[in-house]
Amino acid sequence: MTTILDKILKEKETLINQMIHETIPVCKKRLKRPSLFDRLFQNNKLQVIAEIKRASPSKGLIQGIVDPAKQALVYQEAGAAAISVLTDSPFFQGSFKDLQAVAETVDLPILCKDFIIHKVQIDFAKSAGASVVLLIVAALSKEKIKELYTYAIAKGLEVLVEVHNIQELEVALQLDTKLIGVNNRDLRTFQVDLSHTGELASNFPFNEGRVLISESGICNNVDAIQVAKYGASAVLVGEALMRSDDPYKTLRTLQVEREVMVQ
Ligand SMILES: O=C(O)c1ccccc1NCC(=O)[C@H](O)[C@H](O)COP(=O)(O)O
Repeated sequence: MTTILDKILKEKETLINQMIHETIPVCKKRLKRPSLFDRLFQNNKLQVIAEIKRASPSKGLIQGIVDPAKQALVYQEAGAAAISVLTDSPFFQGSFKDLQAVAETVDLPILCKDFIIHKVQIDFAKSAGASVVLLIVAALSKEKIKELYTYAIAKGLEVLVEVHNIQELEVALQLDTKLIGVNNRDLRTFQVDLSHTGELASNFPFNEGRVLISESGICNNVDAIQVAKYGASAVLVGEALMRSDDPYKTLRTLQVEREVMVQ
């Protein structure tokens, strides 16, 4: 069965061939952004990585007319730990222009949320102003993830490694990455189940100085409390913030107390 991830990755290969010949976007605001890991590690409040998400394969159009820079400023004022910007265009209607606009406006760590399979995407992310890139275990061979991880770190970026099951967690743990994201969304069925975070948290080496980020399907304070109890340091939230009439207030309700796990 062809999954949405297969479709996205196939499309990426075509796009990468175009990117190699494109002018690279350059963020005009050059600053040393704070480390995302430092913002999350041993924090006794659940942190929020707030996402700019215009559309998605599972939900279609979410917020077509958003001004990414303005939205990011609201997130920053509400105390977001970082901003995530979807840069995939065919499936999420995002772009590196969105990332650049956000990077030129806020001082927070910025995550380039994309399906990275080639070094050129890391070059684009860094140049447009990202300080963190995402690598998805399900999208990459073990050799490729190691190669891209090493490349991103050498460029001074932090890397968030995304997993969905125990096997993928084992692959992530073989890298010395300090940021591991558990995606609660099954990319084959689009089913969201927060208990994925719980399951992987019970196999997570909290004593190794790594942090667990719960991604997708976090809608409200009740969800935030649930994943904080599992040991998540942060949540990555897109749709709930993009659909909210008051993203400042919605974000604040997610910053719940958490018990610091042995880290
Ligand atoms: O959101 C989707 O439909 C989706 C489908 C296929 C691959 C990735 C997808 N989402 C990317 C993300 O990881 C989310 O944007 C992010 O975790 C925030 O999720 P949410 O809060 O549920 O919008």
